[in-house]
Amino acid sequence: IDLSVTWLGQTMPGCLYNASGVWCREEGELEALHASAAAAVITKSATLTPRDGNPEPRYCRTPLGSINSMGLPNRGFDYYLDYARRYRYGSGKPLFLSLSGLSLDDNCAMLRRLAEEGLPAVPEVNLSCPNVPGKPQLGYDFAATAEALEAFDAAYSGLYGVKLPPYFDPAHFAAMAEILNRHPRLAFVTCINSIGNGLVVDIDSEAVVIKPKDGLGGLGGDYVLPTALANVREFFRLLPGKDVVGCGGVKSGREAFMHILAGARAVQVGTCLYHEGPGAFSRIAGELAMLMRVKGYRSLDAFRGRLRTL
Ligand SMILES: CC(C)(C)CCc1c(C(=O)O)[nH]c(=O)[nH]c1=O
Repeated sequence: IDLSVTWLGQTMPGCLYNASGVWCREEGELEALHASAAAAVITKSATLTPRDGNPEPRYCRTPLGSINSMGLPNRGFDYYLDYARRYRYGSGKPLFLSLSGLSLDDNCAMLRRLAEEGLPAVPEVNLSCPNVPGKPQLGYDFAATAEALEAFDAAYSGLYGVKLPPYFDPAHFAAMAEILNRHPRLAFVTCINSIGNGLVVDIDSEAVVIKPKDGLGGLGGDYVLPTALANVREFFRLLPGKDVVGCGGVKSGREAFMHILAGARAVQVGTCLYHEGPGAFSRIAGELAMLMRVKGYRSLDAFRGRLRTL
């Protein structure tokens, strides 16, 4: 059974890696991912300067997944750039740098700095990054997204990707695809980021479960799987020549199989990794391989994007 994935001009040994934000803020965490069965590594979204993030509790596990309002706690761009200088690219496991600048200028400054280094690390720009206060997140502001991508192309001459928030309306899928398809070096989109601004209530305490934003936070886990699969399948159809990375609700070989069937080139794991740790990758890969064996598929190419309609 071959779980390898060839994309971005390289072949990685498997199809699973971490979702940005989970088990990837500190170098020790990144090294643990690299040493695990994860087929790639992506860093916590970086801002230009380090951030402590929001007051705790800012993450909460629930029976169906997770809610978080971390507030971009990260060691700052220079820390992850330094890690990227020392990273063992020869392992065949790509390194992705997630960027989430607090302004378009910050995102472009980080992209320019990365371009100057000429490292194999690939940027994934987080379009859930904050926009002008009072306006929706960048990924929900189509004009701002169009402007940002033009600026990214000017700041960075290599291949890059974007992390997309979930969309819920065909007109939004179409509007985003029209913008994204203008950018040939935009090689991949990662669908999806957490479903924004959910609210989890604890009926014993009669309170919310996280402190920031009066309890509002991004949802992950089982809550988001159908939305994640829809975004993967729609963008797989709408973005010819680009790759879609699936993210959302993956906790076993079954959901990984669903994402690839929907069109995912590779699959990220977030909430499940947060709780299980990097051992999740070998478990999920084994389950996916077993599923493929039972179904008679010898590689991911044999079923990627072959989700049947009725
Ligand atoms: C939500 C932002 C803080 C603007 C970006 C960072 C981020 C966070 C976070 O750091 O709170 N959590 C997520 O689930 N997704 C994200 O993209």
